[in-house]
Formats: sequence, C-alpha cells, structure tokens
Amino acid sequence: MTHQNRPDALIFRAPGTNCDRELAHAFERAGASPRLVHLDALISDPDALDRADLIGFPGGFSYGDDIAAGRVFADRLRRYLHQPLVNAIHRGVPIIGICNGFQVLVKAGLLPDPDADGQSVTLSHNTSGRFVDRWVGIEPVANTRCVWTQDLAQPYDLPIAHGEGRLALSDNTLQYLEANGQVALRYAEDVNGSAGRVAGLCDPTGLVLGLMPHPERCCDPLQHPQWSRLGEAHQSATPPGLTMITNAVRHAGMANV
Ligand SMILES: NC(=O)CC[C@H](N)C(=O)O
Repeated sequence: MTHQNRPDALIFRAPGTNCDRELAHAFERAGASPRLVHLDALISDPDALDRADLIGFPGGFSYGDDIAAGRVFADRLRRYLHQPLVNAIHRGVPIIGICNGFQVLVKAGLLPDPDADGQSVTLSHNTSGRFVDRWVGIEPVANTRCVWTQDLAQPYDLPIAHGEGRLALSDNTLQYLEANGQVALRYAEDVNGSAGRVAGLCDPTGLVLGLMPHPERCCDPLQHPQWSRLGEAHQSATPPGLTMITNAVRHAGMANV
C-alpha cells in the first residue's frame, strides 16, 4: 500500500505500449496510486512486483506486433516473470490486460488459467483482415466470477481498436470456460470473428481479466461519442470502464485492510 491508503497500481510498459498513461489516469480516478514501470526494469528487479496491489498490462503495439501481437512481450514474461506474477495472483492481486495486454496474458499462458501449463487459447487476426476501431455494444455475462465486471448487469458500450482480436480456442475449451464462469464479457454482435462473441476472459479466481475493449477509454461520460444525445441519465451515471476499475481497486483496498 502507498501513502494515503491508495492501493499501488503497477502498470507495465514496453517498447510500443501506447495506452499506459490512460490506464494510469483511470486507476488514479478509481482511487489507486499508479506507477508506470518498464518491463526491463521489472526483469532486473522482480521484487518490485511484490509491492503491487494491482497490476495492469495496457494496450498498444508492443515490440511492433512482431511475429504476432503480444508475442515478444509474452515470451519475455514467461521466461523472466512467470513465477512473480503467479505469486501475485495467489496473494489476491487483481490483474488486467487490455487489448495488447490481453494478447500478452493469453500468449504468456496466464489466461485462462495461470496454474495450467502453457497456452490453451489465442487471439488472432480479425476475420475481416482489417483493423477495427469503433464503439461496440457489450453484453454482461450473468455467471461470471470476474472481480472487475461485477455490478455491470445492463448492456453497455466500450471502444475497441485492434487488428488481432479474434479469440480462437477449441469448442471444448469454450464450453468449459463458459460453464466455469470465466467468460467475463461478450460482444452484442460479431465484431472480429471471436468464438462465442467473447470479448473478455478471466481466470478461475476471477482476479485476472483480459479483454479486447478499452475500459480506460470509458471512464468519463464525455468520452462516449453519443454523449450529447444520451442525455442527463448518461451524464450522471458512472461509466462502465470506471465501474470495472473501481471494482478492482476496492477489492485490492479490502484485501489490504
Ligand atoms: N489497441 C491495442 O492494444 C491494439 C493491439 C494490437 N496491436 C492489435 O492491433 O491487435
């Protein structure tokens, strides 16, 4: 914990990360104290992870999306930081991977199950073959264990911006994840060819969330492109991105009392 009892939110940076400051702003707004740390610095001092109350993997084009989006970052995590990250989850630390961060978490084998061996799902090129950048409808999933998406019972909108967001996995794995409450959110329509229209997955503890939409870009009512038409109710409601991040910050705060 940092001063003033604001949970410490550690945000990973790497070459090509570009949503780290927006995520820091969102954590700040939700009551945490963010710090941006370069992957290389954490590789030389993995103990820095032990001081984190929350961990974020932001969006971007890490290592230029070379080989595949998130692949180089994920391989470095798997090789140098796997155990400290698994220890953090066992300590009850909420972790979020947004867009490129989601690609990193699945390719590092931290989602859908950090305690399983290797990678069981992937995120690949959108079926359209094109980068998609727009706001989309999201359907809440009633039985999810996800700590981050609790209290989001009504459909809501979030922005997406990705070229490699198609979740690919076997039918058996999808059925298992659905039954086990690990599907955290679903697109209202097919936007990228993802199996089961899945937009986000969590681990069996519900602490680790990976999602292609960007909650950190939906923490103020004015960020919604239709804000002026949606009226007073929209402007006085807590935006869904802020709800997600606040849920995790509260969880981290309670775990530290
Ligand atoms: N916004 C992002 O994080 C983009 C992720 C990745 N570079 C992609 O295009 O799929």
